[in-house]
Amino acid sequence: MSDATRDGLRLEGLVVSHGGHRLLAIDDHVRPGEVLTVMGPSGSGKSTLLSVIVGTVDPAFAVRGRVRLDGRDLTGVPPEGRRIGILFQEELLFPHLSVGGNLAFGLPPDLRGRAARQARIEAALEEVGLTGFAGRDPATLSGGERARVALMRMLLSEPRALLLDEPFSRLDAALRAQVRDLVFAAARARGLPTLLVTHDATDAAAAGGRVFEIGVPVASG
Ligand SMILES: Nc1ncnc2c1ncn2[C@@H]1O[C@H](COP(=O)(O)OP(=O)(O)OP(=O)(O)O)[C@@H](O)[C@H]1O
Repeated sequence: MSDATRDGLRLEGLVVSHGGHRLLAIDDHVRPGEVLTVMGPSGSGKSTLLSVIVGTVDPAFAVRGRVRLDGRDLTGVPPEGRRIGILFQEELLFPHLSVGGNLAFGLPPDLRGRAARQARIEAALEEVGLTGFAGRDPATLSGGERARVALMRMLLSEPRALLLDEPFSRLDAALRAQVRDLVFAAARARGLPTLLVTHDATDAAAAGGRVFEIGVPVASG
């Protein structure tokens, strides 16, 4: 994709309400390669914000405004057509598939040919230091290795934005820093606008970008 089409993620006058109460409001432009950290107390609407962006918000919420990704208005676009990658706290590799099988799941469906698909998988494994792991059973991987496979499976689908929902919180401190650096480096290398939801000040500091604080819910006027 040419740089001209890289505009990043725009949250244009987004207001999310429930039962007449405003849960959150945000107007922001996350630029390609930028990480915006979203923080706020439990129940303030962090996960809801991500679900609005990805298109899975519960219809019980009223949403005003729009989400635009690389210039494209996502209103009415189904989640699978939005080209947004998500990493959750649980990395959820498919247990019945090998590491390579899990990665194959992330490949774009229009990438044809066994050799080309295999090469893409090998390159992904190499990028995160897991060369030779394609045949491994996910159950035999360490937590950090699983996290790296989950990252690459998501990136193989060639998303244009990245949403991180507390993805590091189950890892111990040393591993957490390692996986976190890898995720941010991958996002920056691909020029992906990234939203990081976290409760952790160290994660926010490592992201090194702006922090958006979602406040406590207030009644809408
Ligand atoms: N489907 C739903 N219907 C009604 N209310 C909901 C629904 N989903 C979430 N909520 C409410 O919306 C508010 C925001 O929830 P959300 O999960 O976005 O918060 P959060 O900031 O991600 O919290 P946490 O940090 O605890 O994960 C909460 O009060 C929650 O109870």
